[in-house]
Amino acid sequence: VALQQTVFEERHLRFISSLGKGNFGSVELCRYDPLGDNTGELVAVKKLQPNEKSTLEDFKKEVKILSIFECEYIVKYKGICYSTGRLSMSLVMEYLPHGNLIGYLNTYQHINTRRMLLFASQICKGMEYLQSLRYVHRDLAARNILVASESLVKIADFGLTKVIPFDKDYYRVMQPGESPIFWYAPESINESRFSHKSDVWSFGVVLHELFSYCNTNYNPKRLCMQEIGHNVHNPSVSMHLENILKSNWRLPAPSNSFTYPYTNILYTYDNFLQCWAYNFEERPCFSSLGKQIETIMQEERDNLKG
Ligand SMILES: C[C@H](Nc1nc(-c2c[nH]c3ncc(Cl)cc23)ncc1F)C(=O)NCC(F)(F)F
Repeated sequence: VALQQTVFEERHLRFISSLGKGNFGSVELCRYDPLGDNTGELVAVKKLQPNEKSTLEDFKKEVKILSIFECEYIVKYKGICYSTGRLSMSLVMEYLPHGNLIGYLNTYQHINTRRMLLFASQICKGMEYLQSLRYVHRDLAARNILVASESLVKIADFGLTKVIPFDKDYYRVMQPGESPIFWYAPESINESRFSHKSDVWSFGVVLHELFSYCNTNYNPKRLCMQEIGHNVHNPSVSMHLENILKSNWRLPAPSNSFTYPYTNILYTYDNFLQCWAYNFEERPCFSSLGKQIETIMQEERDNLKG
């Protein structure tokens, strides 16, 4: 399908700074300034770095996926930029000045449970939207959540996103690259099997990051490695991780989390735990998770008034 592509001319894209490295490339802050008077808009430009893992074909798929999404909880696609000469292209997206959730929560440590629950419900709604189009994100993590404002977050980085075939309810990848296994469900670690239910597991890990203020001392990788023992080295880390998950170890309840007088954090911790059922069939779906979060939010509001 020939999508209506908004094309940005490379000569008007002014580099300002590098924002970070993603799955398939780096993202830069640029100003698209065709008038040349600095009145142009700021945009985030994802440049493909073709290497053995990421190809132009994969990048074109990422562009196509993002270009069809229309959801307030997903980072907005703006268009593409063909680089003259080099056989490459860039993906132009809206620029969110507050950055990703990790940076935001490390800066504003005072955000209360109500706001965390609001962010959680927005990520959940974004994932419900993704699921309605049969896409699995495969890299849901706080580092891939952008903060649009103090009351709006958006899902980003669709470099690993796949569409579930019509005749199955999962996607199996062949070459698991350097995968974020500490956010992976057991069946993803074991059989490279990805589904909406494996995204639900990762959502549980995002809840844990959120309620831990993305504190690097309590990040999923560090907590898992503590449990596994630091003296273990690749590639058996995934084997050890699979073993502790099978013996029912899970990320511990966020200890330093802000225990708001009304919301018992452990109560929301139960939400995390449901997402981490070993058997993917026992995990809740995003729509029921969304309803549970809304219920806790409503109780918050009632309690606050009470
Ligand atoms: C590789 C890029 N890394 C980073 N991006 C930004 C960023 C700020 N503001 C932004 N506005 C639009 C976009 Cl697409 C990114 C940023 N900040 C820190 C980063 F390390 C990225 O895409 N990360 C995934 C996600 F977008 F979810 F954070």
